[in-house]
Amino acid sequence: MRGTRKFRHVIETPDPGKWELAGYEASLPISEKSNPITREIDKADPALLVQLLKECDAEIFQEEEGALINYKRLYSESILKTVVDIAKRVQEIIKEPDDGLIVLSGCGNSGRLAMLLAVCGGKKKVVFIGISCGLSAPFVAGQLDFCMNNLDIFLPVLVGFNPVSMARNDCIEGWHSTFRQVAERMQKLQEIQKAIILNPAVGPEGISGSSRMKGGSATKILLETLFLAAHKADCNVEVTEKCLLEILRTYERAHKVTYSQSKKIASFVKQAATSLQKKGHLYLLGWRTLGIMGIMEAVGCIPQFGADYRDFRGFIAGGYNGMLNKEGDLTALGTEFAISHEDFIKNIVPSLSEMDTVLFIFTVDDELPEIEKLAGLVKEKTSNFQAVSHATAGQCLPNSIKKLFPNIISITWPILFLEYEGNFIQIFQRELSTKWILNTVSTGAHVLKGKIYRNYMVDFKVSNAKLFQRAVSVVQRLTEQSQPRCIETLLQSIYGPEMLTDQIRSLPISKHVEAASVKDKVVPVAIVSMLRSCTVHEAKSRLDAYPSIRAAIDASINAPGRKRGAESSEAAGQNK
Ligand SMILES: C[C@](O)(c1cnc(-c2ccc(S(=O)(=O)c3ccc(N)nc3)s2)c(Cl)c1)C(F)(F)F
Repeated sequence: MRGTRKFRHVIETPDPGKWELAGYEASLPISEKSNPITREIDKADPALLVQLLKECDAEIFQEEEGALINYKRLYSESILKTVVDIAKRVQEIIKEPDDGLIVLSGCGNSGRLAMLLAVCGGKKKVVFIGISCGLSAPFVAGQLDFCMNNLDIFLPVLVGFNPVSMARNDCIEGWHSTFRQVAERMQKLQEIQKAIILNPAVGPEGISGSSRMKGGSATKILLETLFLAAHKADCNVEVTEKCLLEILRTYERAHKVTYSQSKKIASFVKQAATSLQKKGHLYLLGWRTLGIMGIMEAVGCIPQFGADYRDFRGFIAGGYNGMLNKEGDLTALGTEFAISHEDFIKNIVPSLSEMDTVLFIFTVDDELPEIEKLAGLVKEKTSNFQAVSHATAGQCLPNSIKKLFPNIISITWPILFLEYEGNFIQIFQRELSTKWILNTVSTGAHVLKGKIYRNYMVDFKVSNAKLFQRAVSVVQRLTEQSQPRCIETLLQSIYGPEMLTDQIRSLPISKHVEAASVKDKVVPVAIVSMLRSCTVHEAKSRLDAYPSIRAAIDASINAPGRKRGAESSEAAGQNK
């Protein structure tokens, strides 16, 4: 087992992950590595799926391991000191709110989390927190660079989960720096307290590169801890590492409490997978910020699993008013912007069927009569509806609600004796617990649907430069062919072999992304084309002949007579 722990841990995390060994996928940043824990997640049944994702989430809390490469971890002294530094700078802003501002910025899921966490005009002091889990988002690099050119006003803070040495270093089209150069400049400024980098390693994602999972959870844990400590300091309780540890430990406890329900979570995974396999839908009906967690989860499935927005949708009590949306009610922008329970009742319930699954997410303090009424409406249409219910020790869910739901994950939280921040932490624990459950249900459902091969999402939209890099890497990893050959086949898959000219080959990645964004199955087609040494047109037909992407790739990788690795290079000749 692990060395002596500096701090008693609430959960027993497994021995240090293989990913921490120096040679493990050495060329890859932690955020993009393939997690050894989930190497065969595509073969797992629902119960094992939950166990594997639970272990991945537990790595967030794993302590720095002296014996291996010592990546800074959540509980490392240097990380705790950095959080104290940022909290003190945030506290200064809270003390003089007229002169100061705290800005949170991020792309994709990090931006959605920033919105959830946001505290928000001629400000003299701005703490700008740029969130990029992989230290890779050009948008964030540009903003941090701007802050470093205006240090009289800005304190740039970078939050992510790779060491600076693993920050993305490929050129950003039309710009003068790489993300890594921006991060290195921040490192130098950190020495004179003019910038701060907060980047503990949390371990590779359970689905390679899916930073909305562990990256999203770690972002939430770190920033909430930081802001709580800053607010507590504002009540003249100094920010200390001990205070941080008390808060961080409550999140670790949330992991234990949440996954004590693994059996029931597995049955939710199974039910969700059944709906997806039947071309049904998953609907998440939430209250307050748990409703926002549901909407974030549903939206996150679109880029991650190539889901259609109608497959997996979140709805929140009170709609945009319920979430105090600054831009007001966006429903008029289109059906995909309809997020209220009224919209669900009007637009979805009439066509609800046994193929669909509905998941209610609430706390015992929410409007129980509303929940009862909505559950009654759903019950008339489908028996596939479940609930995640949060309560504090001593509270109980009325029997009238209990008997309505065929299955309930009922989570009872211990009372927190942290007088100031107790109420906030209670909400944060329930939100994170709900995120873990929803991440597991959505991921498990898509794994069982055959969207994942090993622990790689293979069938994703190549909608930006990072995903183009990931596409090339996944093709290389699964075909064991050279990078030039994989890029060539990928471009054939994007443009069509007959259309592919040297002029097109020399276009910048942004142009290839533009062409790829409107095409489906670009990556799986390239993989099958190389594995079977056939044209991309034939590859497309082969893919269509299988019930899932995983099945098609499995059959191609294990095709009789297929030469592996270099031997097959001449066979891949037509891929140039
Ligand atoms: C795990 C895997 O090897 C893999 C996944 N993603 C990648 C990458 C995805 C995106 C990139 S990247 O945009 O260049 C990038 C992203 C983040 C970062 N810190 N540095 C580089 S690499 C790689 Cl290199 C390998 C596999 F198998 F999926 F291909």
